[in-house]
Amino acid sequence: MACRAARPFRVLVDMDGVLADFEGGLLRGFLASYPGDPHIELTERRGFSAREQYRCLREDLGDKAASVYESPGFFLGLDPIPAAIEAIQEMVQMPNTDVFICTSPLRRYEYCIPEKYSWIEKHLGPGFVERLILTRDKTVVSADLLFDDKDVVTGVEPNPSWEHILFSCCHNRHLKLQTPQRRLESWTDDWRAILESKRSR
Ligand SMILES: Nc1ccn([C@H]2C[C@H](O)[C@@H](COP(=O)(O)O)O2)c(=O)n1
Ligand SMILES: [Mg+2]
Repeated sequence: MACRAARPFRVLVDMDGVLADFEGGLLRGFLASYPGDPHIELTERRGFSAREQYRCLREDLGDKAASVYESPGFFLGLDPIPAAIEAIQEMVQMPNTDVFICTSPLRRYEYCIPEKYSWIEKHLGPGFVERLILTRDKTVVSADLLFDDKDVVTGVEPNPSWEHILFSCCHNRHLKLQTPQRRLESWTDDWRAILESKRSR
């Protein structure tokens, strides 16, 4: 019987909150569009859904927050998360390592989807566009690691193949992780050690 060669180590990197500063862009856009309304400072953000937290602050603010990130130009205009571009450019050069950007589009995808492609081309170059996976369910994508700022990543697959590394973001910083879950504080934190520890398991 023929042996199957081991596939390269595979890493999924989320986009919003991990490569692109969704939360910073939302606050900036909200302040510009609704200057007279109350807003949520990044230090006060709790929970993945900004829309929900704004809605709890005042009923009409949830839709106002959503109107910011559903607007044309929002996703393309997001700043890169500090050191993210350098980290993923280095990761993709690592031997025996396949890197993909795995991101969930908004349900209102009209601007979000093309702008995610354009953002990658703008910040990482046209070759990186080949690495983009758009899915509302990351559990069905097979990989060894997933770097993602969402505290709980669920979907139809109850046992995803990847280990979820929680990437720190304003909305999840206060969360205490259950062992053995791991966290990456930032792209200046030791992401290489996480890859190597997983690779050698
Ligand atoms: N704090 C956040 C971050 C992202 N979203 C939205 C925007 C994107 O369409 C989608 C991205 O999800 P991800 O792939 O980063 O899990 O979710 C949000 O509503 N609140
Ligand atoms: Mg995210």
